[in-house]
Amino acid sequence: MTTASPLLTLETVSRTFTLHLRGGLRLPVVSGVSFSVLPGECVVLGGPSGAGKSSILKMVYGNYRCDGGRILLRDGAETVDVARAEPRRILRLRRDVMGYVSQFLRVIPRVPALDIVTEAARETGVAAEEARRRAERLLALLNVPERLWSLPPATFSGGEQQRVNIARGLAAERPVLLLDEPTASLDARNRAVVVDLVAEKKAQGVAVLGIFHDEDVRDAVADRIVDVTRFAGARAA
Ligand SMILES: Nc1ncnc2c1ncn2[C@@H]1O[C@H](COP(=O)(O)OP(=O)(O)OP(=O)(O)O)[C@@H](O)[C@H]1O
Repeated sequence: MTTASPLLTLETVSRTFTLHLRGGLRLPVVSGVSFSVLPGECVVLGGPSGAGKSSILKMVYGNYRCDGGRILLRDGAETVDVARAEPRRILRLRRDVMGYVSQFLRVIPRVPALDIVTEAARETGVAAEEARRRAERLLALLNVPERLWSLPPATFSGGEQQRVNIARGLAAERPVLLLDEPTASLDARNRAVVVDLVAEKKAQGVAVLGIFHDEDVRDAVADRIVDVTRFAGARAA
């Protein structure tokens, strides 16, 4: 079931980078960023390279500090402002509320691919057997050959690693999902799988906020595109 109240709301969020190695040069990237994402909705950040799409996603995930504004994330009955939350609170939000899938796989060395994905599902409280079943399903859907499942992904091809990464990101059950170009180097067949998996998440009521450079993927998953150039920092500074 979906409800009308957003899971994620950005209110007049701004960020300026200060380049200390360039004599403190200030680079206003975004300002006045305001939008929200409903349960079951996929909002895609649009705009040219350098517009600030990744920076917005990183602020939502708590990787980048906000200079101003609020990032309101619903955690059950509570609403938390990520922009002001303590680091420990942000870690809890990452465990329970928001998942993040980038285009790169960063994992502990020597852990087999299947365990990486199973463990991701376990993190959100899925029972061991179900987590394993889910991991196997995702790896199979994403065309990761079964002979690789028991191996650590360090030696996998770039595309294989990326698909393990997507399986890991989607195995968990969190109400908010942030996708930072997860399909960047996938072939058409696997891009289509990701489109289906995002649709599955939406049907489960997950609020998805993503960046997709591939226009076909973007058009297939987006309910709404938020053009980030509207929030260009330089204009508003
Ligand atoms: N940590 C940082 N320090 C300094 N400048 C940064 C930092 N992160 C991003 N920027 C700058 O902010 C601007 C926006 O970058 P961002 O990666 O958010 O853009 P983007 O829209 O996601 O671009 P792309 O589509 O190319 O990934 C760029 O000019 C970039 O150089």
